[in-house]
Amino acid sequence: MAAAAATLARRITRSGVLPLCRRLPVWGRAARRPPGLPLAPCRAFSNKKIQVDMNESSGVATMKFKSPPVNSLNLDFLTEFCISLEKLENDRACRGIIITSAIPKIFSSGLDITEMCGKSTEHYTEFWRAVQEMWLRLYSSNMVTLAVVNGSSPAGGCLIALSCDYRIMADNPKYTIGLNEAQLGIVAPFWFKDTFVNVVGQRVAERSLQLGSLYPAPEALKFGIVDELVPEEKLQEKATAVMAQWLALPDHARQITKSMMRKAVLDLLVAHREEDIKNFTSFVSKESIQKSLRMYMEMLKKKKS
Ligand SMILES: CCC/C=C/C(=O)SCCNC(=O)CCNC(=O)[C@H](O)C(C)(C)COP(=O)([O-])OP(=O)([O-])OC[C@H]1O[C@@H](n2cnc3c(N)ncnc32)[C@H](O)[C@@H]1OP(=O)([O-])[O-]
Repeated sequence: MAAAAATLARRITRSGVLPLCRRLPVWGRAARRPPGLPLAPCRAFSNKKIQVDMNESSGVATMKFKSPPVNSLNLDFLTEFCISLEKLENDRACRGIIITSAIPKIFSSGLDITEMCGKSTEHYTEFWRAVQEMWLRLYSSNMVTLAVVNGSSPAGGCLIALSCDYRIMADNPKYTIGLNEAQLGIVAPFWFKDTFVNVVGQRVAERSLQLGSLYPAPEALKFGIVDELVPEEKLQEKATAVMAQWLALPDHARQITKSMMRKAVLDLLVAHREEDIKNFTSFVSKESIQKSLRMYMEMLKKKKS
């Protein structure tokens, strides 16, 4: 599976399926199903780590992360995520995606730390390209993207939520969210930072990034990291209502506006993609960083026992 996914990842990134930013201004994407087509209310495609259910009558797909124990973003997961997004983006019936988790109490634990420990430069390069790819696709998606954060969501998990158009979080102070990279002794790359700034503003982003803050749900709401808190059992109902509100607008106006707001940040990564990969690989290969990551993993294991 790992080998197949890695091959797939290489295929995605080298075949140019990804020219997200070039695909961005797909104005005039079909807002409605062409008349006369039969109704096929629900379609599903499921891979190992993500379940996707497409409701054809509403035009909304639900993407559920189901990669135990903690939905960590490893190469296989990132590959599946990109392929699923690509499929939905190309599906003219799909206008919105709800992204959530099937694992209780966890939305996503962020990048899989084992992908960044003790591996080759080639591996780090491939892994980082896949992380970039995920963000480029999600942040520039033409669809309405709604994160339903039904559990903890540190670092890369938080990035997924921040990259959506709207965030609803379960009203449970035990669930935390934030870009906590500094706590691991690593630095959130500029495009994580830019995505964060675009959501919460410079001051909150700077303080939170320097301290590597993970915020319990009520504080996350206070600082604007999420848009609203909802009792866990009401998340689905709320997500449906929010999505309907966003989809009530004509697609093209919303899409152009979204592109206008996000283009500068997206273009910056596209222009500096290879440099960003080099920075990551040389940074993560340093013995001091490897040591920090190993210690952090040990701390996670100790916390358990
Ligand atoms: C430049 C780079 C930018 C980096 C961005 C990032 O995203 S960096 C990422 C920053 N991410 C973080 O800082 C999040 C760190 N994780 C956490 O804080 C908690 O695991 C939790 C709150 C997500 C879940 O708490 P919980 O009590 O429900 O669960 P638990 O704690 O018992 O873990 C269960 C198992 O999963 C394992 N594992 C967990 N996370 C990761 C991971 N990311 N990767 C790999 N493995 C991970 C954990 O070791 C354990 O393994 P074991 O012992 O069974 O072999």
